[in-house]
Amino acid sequence: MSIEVKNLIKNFHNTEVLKNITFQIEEEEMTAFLGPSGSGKTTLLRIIAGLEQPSAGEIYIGGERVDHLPPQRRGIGFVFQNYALFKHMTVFDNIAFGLKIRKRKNEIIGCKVFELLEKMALQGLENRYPHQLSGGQQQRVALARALASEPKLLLLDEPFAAVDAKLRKELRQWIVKLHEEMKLTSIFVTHDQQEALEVADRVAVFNQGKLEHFGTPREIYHRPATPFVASFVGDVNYYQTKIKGGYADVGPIQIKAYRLVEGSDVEVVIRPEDVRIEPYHDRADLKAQVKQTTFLGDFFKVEMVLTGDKTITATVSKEQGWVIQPQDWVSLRILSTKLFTKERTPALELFHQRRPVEELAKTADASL
Ligand SMILES: Nc1ncnc2c1ncn2[C@@H]1O[C@H](COP(=O)(O)OP(=O)(O)OP(=O)(O)O)[C@@H](O)[C@H]1O
Repeated sequence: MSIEVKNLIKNFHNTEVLKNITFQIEEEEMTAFLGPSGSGKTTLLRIIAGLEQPSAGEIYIGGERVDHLPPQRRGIGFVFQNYALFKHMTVFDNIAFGLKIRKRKNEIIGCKVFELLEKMALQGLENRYPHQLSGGQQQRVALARALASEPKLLLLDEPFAAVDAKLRKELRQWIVKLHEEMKLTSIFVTHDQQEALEVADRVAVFNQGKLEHFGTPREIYHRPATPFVASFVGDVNYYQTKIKGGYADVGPIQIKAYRLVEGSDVEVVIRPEDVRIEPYHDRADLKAQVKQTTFLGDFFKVEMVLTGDKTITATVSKEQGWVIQPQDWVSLRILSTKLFTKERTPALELFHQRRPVEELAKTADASL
């Protein structure tokens, strides 16, 4: 079932916690709501589920307007972060709960519950109580319970928050498998960017109640709509500067900025993996001195100071990282940069929408 949210606003008392949110989720898509604590992810999920009322706006599920419908008439399965299983009920009764309320026949309930127990690898645990299960098993029972009434949509609020890293990975794989097998449309809330990029077809990035970017993991990583998105979904070198002589001026790094107004403010983002470290040579456009290297398992992080005192970080392979030492002088090549500006002139419509422009970094010889 597709989901459409149009111009949605939510106020709590006098605070606007969701600011004019509009997006569309296609059928069978898995979407992550990603953002820092307090950015409005859970509130939006609860509004879609019908557990909270919007202050304004419209919600459509499968093309039908649902914002006036109670939760039980929206065809949604919901899993909360703290499992919320009924403690006094067995696994079987927990999973059967929704079907019993809907007064399904006992043999139909039995078939459905055993089918789900098998799907979730919970066979043989049907007579246990929640306290007799591991965290991962409890979470799978919660999922089975949400899926028992065959929802059109599955909404998951930080479903992996309460389990350790290894189990978290296993549960993620479970959800992806289920999502594909059952042809569900699902949304899950997370503040873990790795999880969002790994699991979701598309990611909605929220910041202070605003939807900053809605796109595929590749889009939000490589073409982030705002500096916030760039820094939330990966590491960045971030500089605030101005346009001088047609270039964004980051000291020795001068980035050709087409069509930007002289003197206007720009934000420059350079990903550490886009900074190439090369052996030092005198005639290099860009030179830096290594301050510190940090071994991070698969790669090294190298912090450097550019001529003129600006700092820059690069990530390099293990092989290269082992030979780079603090105090070494190196040459740098920047493979890609992103510029963001808030300028509002007709010629800058593209930038007015705060879309990034990737331009090759150019180093002006004169500045060295
Ligand atoms: N019932 C409520 N009454 C008043 N304010 C609320 C209520 N629920 C949420 N808020 C506020 O709305 C904002 C968004 O909260 P929300 O829980 O949606 O954020 P979140 O992104 O899900 O955060 P987290 O990752 O910490 O769960 C926060 O400032 C929060 O304090």
